[in-house]
This record gives sequence, structure tokens and C-alpha cells, in this order.
Amino acid sequence: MKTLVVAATKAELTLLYQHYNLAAEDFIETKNFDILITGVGMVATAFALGKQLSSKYNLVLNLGIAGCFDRKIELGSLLNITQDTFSELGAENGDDFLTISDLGFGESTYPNKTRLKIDLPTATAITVNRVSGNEKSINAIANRLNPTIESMEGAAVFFACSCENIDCLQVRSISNYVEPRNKDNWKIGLAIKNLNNWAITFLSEMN
Ligand SMILES: O=C(O)c1cccc(C(=O)CC[C@H]2O[C@@H](n3cnc4c(=O)[nH]cnc43)[C@H](O)[C@@H]2O)c1
Repeated sequence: MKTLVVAATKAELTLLYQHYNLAAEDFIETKNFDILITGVGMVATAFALGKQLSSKYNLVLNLGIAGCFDRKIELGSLLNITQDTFSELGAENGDDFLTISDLGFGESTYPNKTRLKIDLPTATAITVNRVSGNEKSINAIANRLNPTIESMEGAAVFFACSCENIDCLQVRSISNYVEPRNKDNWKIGLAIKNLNNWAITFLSEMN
């Protein structure tokens, strides 16, 4: 049984590719783990996992950078995401929001699932198609779901793993705060370095 490492972009796994001397491909097989680069967003992620996820994997590890709602958490910090919500999936009803669960069409929130003990702080997440960058929508989502972070893929990974009953973990490294967009404030390099160093240790200790 193997681990499937899933990320949206190769750039987010740069040091992992370098450490294991891997070819710059979107699907890589190694002895102990495989890597799948899905492309950005929940649709690309669900499609890529739909093609590659199988019972040969006993763990899916979703890695990536993310935006953080909580300014007390430093940029470059790593978080173990225990629950992730498709926050835009549902219907507006005037000023209210109805989830697909409210509408009777299924679930919008999915948990991680693993027996492994991960030595990282835990947090909850939302998964969005549109990166939050507007004060009004940021306040609205903070009031409705109070997430710690947002990404563009996490809930799709948890969803696919729930469909296939495969254990899953999501570790996110904070590259930016959720705020009106200003990429000069992002610390992508630091976030990727910390994420990759953690992943290299995790993967080497697993085998
Ligand atoms: O510009 C670069 O150098 C660069 C290098 C690696 C990755 C990126 C990305 O922009 C990755 C997109 C990826 O990041 C997640 N993300 C990061 N911040 C947020 C956010 O505030 N809200 C939602 N998603 C965020 C997301 O999962 C994207 O897939 C750039």
C-alpha cells in the first residue's frame, strides 16, 4: 500500500521533487509514494483524483499553501486540516445562505480521516473557487463558518477520499492572510520551504 501525495502545482512541491530527484511530471511513481499534481481548483482536483485514486493507496496526503483568516497565526506556519467545507456550494436566499445540506442535496463539509498522529496544530478550512479578497465577503464567510484557512482544493480531496473510503490528511502552509488582494504581502517561498521540509520528514518517517 502506498501514499498518494496530492498538490495543485508542482511549484508547491519544488523541494520534494529536488530531494527525491524526481522528473518534472504531473504523475510520479516512487517505491513508497506517488505524487499527483492536479492543477489549481476543486474541479481540476476532483477530475485528477477521479482518474488516479484507487485501492492501491491507503493514504492521500494533500499538501499546499493557503490563505489564513487568523492574524495570530504566522505566515509560514503549518496546519493539519481536520475539516474542510465547500463554502460556495448552495444557494443564496436574500441575505442568507443555504448549504446543499439545507437544500437536501448532500454534504458540503468533509473531515480528514487518519489514525496517524500528526505533530501540527489543527484547523478547519474552506475551499473556494474565488480567492476571498473583498472585506464584505471575508466578514460574511468568517461570521458564517469561522474557518481558519482557505484553499482552492482541500474539500475536493477529502470528498474524493470519502467516496473511495481512503484515509486522508491535508497539511497547509500559510502563504498569506485573507485580505483584499496584495501579492506583495504573500510569503510563498517561506510557506513552500516549510511545507516541503515537513513533507520530506513525514514521508521518510513513514517508510
Ligand atoms: O506566485 C508564485 O510564485 C506561486 C508559487 C506557487 C504557488 C502559487 C499559487 O498561487 C498556488 C495557488 C494555490 O494556493 C492556494 N492558496 C494560497 N493562498 C490562497 C488564498 O488566500 N485563498 C485560496 N487559496 C489560496 C490555493 O489552494 C491555490 O491552489 C504561486
